[in-house]
Amino acid sequence: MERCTCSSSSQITHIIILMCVFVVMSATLVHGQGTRVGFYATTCPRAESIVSSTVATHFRSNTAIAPALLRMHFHDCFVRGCDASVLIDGSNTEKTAPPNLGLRGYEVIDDAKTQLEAACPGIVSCADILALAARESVVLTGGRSWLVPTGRRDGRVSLASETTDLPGFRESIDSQKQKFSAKGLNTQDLVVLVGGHTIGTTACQFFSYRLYNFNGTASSDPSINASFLPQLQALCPQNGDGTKRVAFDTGSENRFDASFFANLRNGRGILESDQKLWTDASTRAVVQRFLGITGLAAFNVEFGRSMVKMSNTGVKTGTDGEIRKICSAINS
Ligand code: HEM
Ligand SMILES: [Ca+2]
Ligand SMILES: [Ca+2]
Repeated sequence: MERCTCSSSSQITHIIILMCVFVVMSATLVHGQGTRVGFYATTCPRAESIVSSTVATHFRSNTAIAPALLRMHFHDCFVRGCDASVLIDGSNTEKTAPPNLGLRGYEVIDDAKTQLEAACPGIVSCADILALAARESVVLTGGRSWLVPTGRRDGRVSLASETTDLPGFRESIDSQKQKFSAKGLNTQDLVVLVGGHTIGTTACQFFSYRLYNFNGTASSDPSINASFLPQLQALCPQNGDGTKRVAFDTGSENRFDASFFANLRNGRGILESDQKLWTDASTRAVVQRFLGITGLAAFNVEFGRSMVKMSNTGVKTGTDGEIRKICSAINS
């Protein structure tokens, strides 16, 4: 009798172990990288709400924080994966490289981290704070929410030289596609994610060359709408202040909507790289999906999907990396 109980309980143990292996394996398969929705549900149940409320508080006093945080997460993911490498201070770190000089909002991440360390010390990574803050930025500006898989761990390396993985504002569509495809993102993801420019601003220095003597032509970029050109020239006078900021999505810079794509169709894109999404036939086909009455719903759904893909690039999970104590420095 005793023997019988013993063997059946060991069988049950086997079944339980097999079930656990199955659950872990399928969770890994779903997200490919080992992140999962609700990673902090038992270890730090308030993690997501702490990040949301911190971003919301900062947003109330400065709405520019939303686009800033969305961009920061993108710049993190494209260099060494989403591992918070973009946050590390020091000489020759990513932060010091030209593409990152305009990043803003580090104080919001630090604020969230301080509160998370008080609530659940050593549990929540800076990489996850960035991913959650990016979603909150979209929600606060009127976009649709999505489930963010968490469980990223923080990297210990940050090199300015690696920021060449980021696409530039003069980049051809072929080269933009290549840089996205190197991160596992296809042409549709490219167009959808650049749609993040539906919020936020750019400094004149990144596009005023399109307004005057473009490519030595003594004229402007022919893809700029003729009635829009004088408006842009008034905003960014020749040899004027290159740091002055101009909205990407004219008329809707604070709303996470599909207006950015209509502006591209109308020759009202600000960056050369953005306007090319319309000029090039392969990306124009994707832009067209986000125009018209079904456009906004399609964009909202696809943005969440593509963000989940981007947020999973090169993530460190399990025992890789570390949980930083301070987001701006690796643990000593
Ligand atoms: C080909 C790809 C891309 C290029 C060339 C590009 C380039 C730029 C440039 C030049 C700026 C202005 C920076 C400044 O003035 O300081 C900017 C801002 C911004 N980018 Fe992109 N970007 C790209 C893709 C993306 C993606 C994928 C996202 C997000 C999913 C994104 C989100 C933003 C946001 C929200 C801003 C505004 C930041 C602010 O207002 O503080 N960008 N981008
Ligand atoms: Ca990174
Ligand atoms: Ca907009």
